[in-house]
Amino acid sequence: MQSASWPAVSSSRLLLQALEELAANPEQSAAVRETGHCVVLAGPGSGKTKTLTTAMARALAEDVVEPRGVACITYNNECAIELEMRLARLGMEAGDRVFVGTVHGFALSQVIAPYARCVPIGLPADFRVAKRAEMRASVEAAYAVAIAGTDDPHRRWSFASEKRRRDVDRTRPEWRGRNPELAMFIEAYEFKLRQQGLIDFDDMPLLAYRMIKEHDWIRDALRARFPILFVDEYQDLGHALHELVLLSCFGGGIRLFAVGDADQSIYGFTGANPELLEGLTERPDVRTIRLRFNYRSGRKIVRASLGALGEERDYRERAGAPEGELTFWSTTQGLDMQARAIAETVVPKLVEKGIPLDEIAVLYRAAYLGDKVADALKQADIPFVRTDGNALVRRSSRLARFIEDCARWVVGGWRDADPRYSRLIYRASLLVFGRHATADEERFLSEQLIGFLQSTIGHVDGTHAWLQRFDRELISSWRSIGRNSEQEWDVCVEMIANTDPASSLDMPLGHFAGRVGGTGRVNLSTLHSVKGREFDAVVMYGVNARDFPSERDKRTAGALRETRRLFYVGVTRPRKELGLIFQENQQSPWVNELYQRSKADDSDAGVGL
Ligand SMILES: Nc1ncnc2c1ncn2[C@@H]1O[C@H](COP(=O)(O)OP(=O)(O)OP(=O)(O)O)[C@@H](O)[C@H]1O
Repeated sequence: MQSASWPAVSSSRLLLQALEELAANPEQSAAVRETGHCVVLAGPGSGKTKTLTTAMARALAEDVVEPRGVACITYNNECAIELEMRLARLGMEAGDRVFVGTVHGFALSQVIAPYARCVPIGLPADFRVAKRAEMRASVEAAYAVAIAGTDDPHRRWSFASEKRRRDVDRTRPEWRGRNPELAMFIEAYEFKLRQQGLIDFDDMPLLAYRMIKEHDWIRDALRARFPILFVDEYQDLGHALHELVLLSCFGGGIRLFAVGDADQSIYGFTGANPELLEGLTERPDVRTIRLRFNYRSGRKIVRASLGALGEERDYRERAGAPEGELTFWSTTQGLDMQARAIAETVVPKLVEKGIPLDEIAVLYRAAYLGDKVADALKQADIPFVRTDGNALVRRSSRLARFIEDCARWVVGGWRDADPRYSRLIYRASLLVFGRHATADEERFLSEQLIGFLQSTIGHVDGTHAWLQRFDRELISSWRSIGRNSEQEWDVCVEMIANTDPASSLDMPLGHFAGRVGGTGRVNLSTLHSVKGREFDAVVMYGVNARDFPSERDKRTAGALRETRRLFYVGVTRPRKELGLIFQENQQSPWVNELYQRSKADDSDAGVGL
């Protein structure tokens, strides 16, 4: 839940280049130049994020006069970090004019932290975010007061949480009209938290909403700072963000630029609702632009993806797109054998075709499946990086990614400036001091960092020992001097535990850093975490009938639709090669549909099945 800020500079050369790249596409160009509210709706790979980042750079250069800036909200920290990297490629360097972060980060850092002490919102000046145990205790105490029943308070709280996320505006009749008992439960819970000077995660957008709604001057202050609000992945952002948008943009004069795809809405369990995005397009004051071309995937993959979704859409591959390859792999047994087949056959075949390891992704539904693939790849001595709950490097942690990049520098990056030392020191300063470091502080930090990095060039004792040194020589000092309250220094301790040689988890530093003879590492990711990313080749692991969809998915029509969209998100990630692996004669019915659709107007539909 951090954020980053950039100054005014968007290099005009990079911006011109980006505008030129979009010039052949009239819809993208129109969106980038739009100066009113704009919603871009489009399918996978159609350049929504590219359009959004270019629109941000153009707006900063042409529409927004310094010191004003723009804010960009996206689904989670991982998406925010990806967006920051894309913006950096457009020449947007750090400073105070651009916010990129989650809706929670925006609410906390741009509304609650600066203004909470000026309005009667019930927060003490030194409020903090509740820990899990404090939240659980508050749920139990609130249950005793508000409900005093005999069922499990936490089970009941899951219904209350849903209401809390959905009924954002509590002045509306449905707050008490619909399930009043839950409303009392929620209020009692929040009261318990406030008594201890605490807020929780869901409080953040709710409190920000209330503050903006009740105090016009806060809305004016926000507009003064950020006259334009950009939102990526709108379909997954839920009711709180939607209400904030209605209030600040349509009611408060901030210009909105939102992009999204209802077909890729996969976070219903957190309160997301694709209809909110559709609703925006019906407003007369919003210009809706639909993009039609898929720039990412080969023709065969684009067609197959429509079979995966199970609905027709007016999306096409771009003119001159490569064919793309579709391969079906079946094994005689279940998931373990499928994992071995990936390591022993599928990945080596992709590498034979010239696809580098870091351009291959293996996708699955849950982290325990990632364990199976990870074990099989280890056996085959194929390096990999995970993006799931069991990942060694948490993709949502800036500190974890910084440590990984330091390792990259140490194992060879120092030679070819990949990554550049200036970026590393800049990021270290942000991590330790937040946005404002003195010249002395920067000098001290730089001497410390370069001293450590240089002394570990040529390190041969494995990642575990290197991380221990990192913790001892850098983190322990940063813990004591750090001013950035959002920092999770324990991430390094976690990584040390996750590379414990006693459990055979250690690896050469080059594997950890993704520099193995220039080939990098295979990406292992859950389908949820892969949103927004793309690779040359994607292997969908375990697409068996019992999992796609599972019995649980079949319980409600909504859950079934969402799982199908999840399948679609996976299928739409590859540029050139899509492989699906399943147990013989037990493939998901969606694999059959995908196959049929890909065959519909082509005799050469794919290999196998
Ligand atoms: N006009 C264009 N010309 C060439 N390439 C483009 C163009 N627009 C987008 N691309 C490329 O297409 C790919 C997909 O773009 P992007 O990631 O922005 O799509 P998206 O709509 O956000 O995808 P998704 O919703 O699947 O995450 C990227 O590699 C991007 O550089």
